Amino acid sequence: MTDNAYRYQSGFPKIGIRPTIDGRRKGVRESLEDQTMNMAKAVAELLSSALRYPNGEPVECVISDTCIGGVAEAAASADKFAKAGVGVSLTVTPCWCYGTETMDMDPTLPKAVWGFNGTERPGAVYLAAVLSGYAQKGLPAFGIYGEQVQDSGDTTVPEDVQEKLIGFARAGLAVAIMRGKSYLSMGSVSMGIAGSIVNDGLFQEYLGMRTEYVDMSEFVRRIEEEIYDPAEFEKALAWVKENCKEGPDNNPERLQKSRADKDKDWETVVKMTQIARDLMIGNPRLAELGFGEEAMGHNAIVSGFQGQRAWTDHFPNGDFLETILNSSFDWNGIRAPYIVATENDSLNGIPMLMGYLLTNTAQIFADVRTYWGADSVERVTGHKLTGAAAGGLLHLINSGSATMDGTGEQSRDGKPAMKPFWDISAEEAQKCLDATSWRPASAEYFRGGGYSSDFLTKGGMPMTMSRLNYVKGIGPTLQIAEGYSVDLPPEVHDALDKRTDPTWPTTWFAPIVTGKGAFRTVYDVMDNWGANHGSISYGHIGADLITLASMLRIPVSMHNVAEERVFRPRAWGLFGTDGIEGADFRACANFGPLYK
Ligand SMILES: C[C@H](O)[C@@H](O)[C@@H](O)C(=O)CO
Ligand SMILES: [Mn+2]
Repeated sequence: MTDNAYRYQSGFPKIGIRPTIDGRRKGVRESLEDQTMNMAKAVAELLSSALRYPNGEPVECVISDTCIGGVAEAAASADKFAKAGVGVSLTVTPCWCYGTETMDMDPTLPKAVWGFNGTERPGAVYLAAVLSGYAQKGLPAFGIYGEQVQDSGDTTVPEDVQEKLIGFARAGLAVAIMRGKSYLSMGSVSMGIAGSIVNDGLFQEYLGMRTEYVDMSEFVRRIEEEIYDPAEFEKALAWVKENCKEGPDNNPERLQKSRADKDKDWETVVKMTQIARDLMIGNPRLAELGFGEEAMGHNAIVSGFQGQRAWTDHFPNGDFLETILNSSFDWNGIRAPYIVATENDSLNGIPMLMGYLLTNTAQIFADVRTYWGADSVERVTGHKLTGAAAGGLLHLINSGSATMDGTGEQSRDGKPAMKPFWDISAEEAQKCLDATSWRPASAEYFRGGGYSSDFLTKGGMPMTMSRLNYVKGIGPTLQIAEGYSVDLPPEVHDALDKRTDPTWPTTWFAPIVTGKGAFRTVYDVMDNWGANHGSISYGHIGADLITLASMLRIPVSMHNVAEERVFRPRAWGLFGTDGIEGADFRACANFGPLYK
């Protein structure tokens, strides 16, 4: 079984579509049955063709057996959905229905209602009525209402409605997919980084997830007792020799390891990769080898590896395991990335997971290391920044978890891109590997050695950087910066890169500035960033992150997403409209975490 098939054998949550209808018989209901059910069918078709699960299969929709005209049918639909494994609830209607009698009362299902904008029957009146009911009952729901009036016979889903339906469903599925899974903490707190104090309450109450913890001594046990698939190890090592070229050793000679020790490190880091993956998701091969318990894994959809310093002071660092697992390919071929946070920074692991579930693509983990203003760049290199970089750049760089997909060696329409694994060709995966070299780890930081992935992200990619912070008294807050990766002339990159650790992967990131607040300038973005790390996704996914955060009741403290792209539950508007960020904080505090 491929690891994709194994990983996803328990299946995915479905989208439940609820056609609600005016319950009055002898004329009204009968006249609406077809139109209502057809809306549900059109939405199911739209979502199944637009959205895919992490394994690449189209998203599945379940439609209630009958239109829902009252409470008995609402209950029958809820029953059907529970049995079918529905994780997202979407109500559609062209007409007036009885609000509280037809609504979906499950507090944990993300909800939306599409009220048809027509004139023959009042779909929008129901929409408004039922959304007020949802607010009154503390069940936030998204409202979808087309801008243009449609005729009753019109079975098309207008583009603006499509966009909202897809945006809602995409974020709703992310909520439903992460629910019940684990964050696996491999090790504990890394170098006093607060984000690696893995907070069980945060995962449990906001994400519906479990936290699992294993000591890093488990790696030693599995290496020494050979608790990994030895056949896979041989295959992996041969592939690594072929595809992972070792880069120059940047260490002073006295700290360089011997060739024999370096070769031994390669073996260890490959085993660590197998072990980390097996710890996350299990591996049926281990049961065949007599390790039934280890074969089960921790049901982890995201993990973190402490590494520094307890492990790295003595053993090879986790950079190889993190980069390989975060990439969309390895010795087993092209496959979905696993999500692993460096330094066990779970507060960066969460936005990595969010970005992954919203896009099905790999995520870059990086330190938000240096703000390089145009003046500083010019002073140090003589080069004048222009274009997207004119306002300055953020140097994103960290040993560890940067996915090789972040090289930008995949493409869409001839432009650099990061893609879901099913769209990546063997040639593109190879180009990512070829653009990456593996540098012997900086020995002053990593006494135990290992290899750090070194690459430079291609410029011109739309990217979104995000980060979860945790504030005592409030809880989690999210920050989001959309921008672009930037190409610098090679000698300029070299000069700047050499001032820091040149054995690590670099992404030059130019956030889009708005002239206001935290986005007044690039400097202000850096100055307002909540911690040392960011998670970087391909594409401008800020709006999707905002929608997802609102479903989880995580307020967004800073973002540069245009107002018209922001889509949150209708009730958010009831918390004031002056300063949308303030209303978001009030709404999230009022409704509280999704699973409390
Ligand atoms: C090697 C150093 O300890 C780095 O790992 C450190 O700068 C960080 O990445 C901190 O997040
Ligand atoms: Mn770091």
